[in-house]
Amino acid sequence: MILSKTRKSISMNKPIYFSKFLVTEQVFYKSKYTYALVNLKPIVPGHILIVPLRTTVLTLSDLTVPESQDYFNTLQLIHRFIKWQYKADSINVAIQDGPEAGQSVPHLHTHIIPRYKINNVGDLIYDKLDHWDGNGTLVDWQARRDDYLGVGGRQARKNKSALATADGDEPFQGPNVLKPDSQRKVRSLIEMKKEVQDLQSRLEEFVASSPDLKQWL
Ligand SMILES: Nc1ncnc2c1ncn2[C@@H]1O[C@H](COP(=O)(O)OP(=O)(O)OP(=O)(O)OC[C@H]2O[C@@H](n3cnc4c(N)ncnc43)[C@H](O)[C@@H]2O)[C@@H](O)[C@H]1O
Ligand SMILES: [Mn+2]
Repeated sequence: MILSKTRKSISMNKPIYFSKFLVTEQVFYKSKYTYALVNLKPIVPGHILIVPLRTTVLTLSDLTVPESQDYFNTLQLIHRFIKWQYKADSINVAIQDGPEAGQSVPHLHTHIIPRYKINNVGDLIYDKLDHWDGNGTLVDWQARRDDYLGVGGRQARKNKSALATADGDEPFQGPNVLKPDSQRKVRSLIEMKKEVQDLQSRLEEFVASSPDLKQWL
């Protein structure tokens, strides 16, 4: 059991905090300086957080060099894992670093949010990116981007969201449609502990399935 030391270390060691919140039972992976946390109010299933164990790390630049390396190694492992586990087409990797950047919890954390071809709705922060003219290099990248922009980009998707059924079209439905804050529900500890157990066993399988992942442990 490659990760069994992780499982033991989470339960046996000292309590884990996310700022002032005691979250030990919501942690599904822990490395030397970092942990992965299931979200209290996920935007979509698989929305998790990568957090440094040291609660005095408010912002990215507070990490020491060893902490930064461990933080990014964990990000590399869990980003791959969540994409595999939730069969995501893309992943938002987001740090809201500082109150003016939208950070509401004063403890560094990186959001990992699974994204799918159909759920580009309601992500207000992506208006700007719609006009990004990056010269995608991946073979299917441009096709997917054209597809995304084809129906009028994010704005049109927003109109077609489950919230506002613009021009009578069938709105996007399903668990993977990004919800606005008003529709995000705070989950119970029982729900989150179940997700932790599921993710821990699946992460074990994932790491066992691809030897090259061990470099991020
Ligand atoms: N005790 C606890 N245990 C576990 N999780 C806890 C927790 N207390 C708070 N959180 C969790 O901590 C995060 C704080 O994020 P934050 O400090 O960056 O500030 P928030 O505004 O709360 O973050 P979110 O609204 O979750 O935004 C996350 C990312 O998704 C983006 N986003 C938000 N709503 C979106 C939407 N409808 N569409 C697309 N993107 C969206 C945001 O721009 C950002 O990049 C939240 O996700 C909260 O649920
Ligand atoms: Mn928010």
